[in-house]
Amino acid sequence: MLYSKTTPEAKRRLLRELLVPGAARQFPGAFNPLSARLIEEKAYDGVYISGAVLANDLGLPDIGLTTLSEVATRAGQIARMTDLPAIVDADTGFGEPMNVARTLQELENAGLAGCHIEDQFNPKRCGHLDGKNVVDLPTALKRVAAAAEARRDANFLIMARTDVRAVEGLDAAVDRAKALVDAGADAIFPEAMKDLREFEAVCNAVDVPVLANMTEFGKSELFTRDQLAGAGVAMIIYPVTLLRSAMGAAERVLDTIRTEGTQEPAVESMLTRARLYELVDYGSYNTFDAGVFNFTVPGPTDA
Ligand SMILES: C[C@](O)(C(=O)O)[C@H](CC(=O)O)C(=O)O
Ligand SMILES: [Mg+2]
Repeated sequence: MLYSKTTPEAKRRLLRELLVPGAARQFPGAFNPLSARLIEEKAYDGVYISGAVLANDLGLPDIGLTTLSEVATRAGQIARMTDLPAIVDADTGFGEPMNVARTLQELENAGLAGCHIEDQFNPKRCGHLDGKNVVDLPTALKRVAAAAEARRDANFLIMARTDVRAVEGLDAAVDRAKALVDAGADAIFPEAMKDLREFEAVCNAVDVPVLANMTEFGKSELFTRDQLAGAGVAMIIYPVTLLRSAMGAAERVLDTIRTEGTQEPAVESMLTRARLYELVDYGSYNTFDAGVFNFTVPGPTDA
């Protein structure tokens, strides 16, 4: 009922235990608080909160238009709905190193277990698109060091993302990853790796957990959990998968209503009313007020 009773501190401790090299923990991207519940119910390890999803959800492209307040508020709403640790995409940190420090503290306040900060500059873009720009090494290091310095809970995970692979190649990306760890990064997100060998090279070069981004329609093949575990990856994200799936379903049902004059043929593939109520834990609210849920709901719960 209501929100998770697991404290942010406990979630951060849990995250630290989960992120073992080769464990390949799976973090699907939640597109709203309710989908975080679904992720937890399906026994995933954690929840990812994608910057692309937060921007796209507002009808905006993922080019650094969202603000720290928007991201912290929405990420907080998602994180509080689940006992799982949630990691949020903090893009470039929302400004200069001083702003990155504030970003870190706001995300701690919002109950996140960790975040990643990247080395692109604005206007940034999806890491799997061509034509990216990255900041120089000293600036990238300053961002991470500022975040580490601002942190109040030592278990809040600061992950450094580097977009250098697509700009200067793998060797440069490996060098930058090492330098980011030296500057205080607790984990590395090497963006736009081409193949498993590249993931392996990064995992071998640093002794912190490494993330693999399995985003669809990108530069990386969609590797399986076993393949990524074999390469030494600690954590896998599926950042936009649920949003793409939900919007795909929404588009199809809109077409059905338009062509058939009714949604009837699509009802079979919908989440039933009963299942939806189960997910929002409607029944438990009876412990507060027996008059809240005193009716029966038609339909199977597992459709
Ligand atoms: C991981 C990512 O940063 C995100 O915002 O989810 C994106 C995902 C995407 O656009 O597919 C990325 O830059 O890879
Ligand atoms: Mg992003």
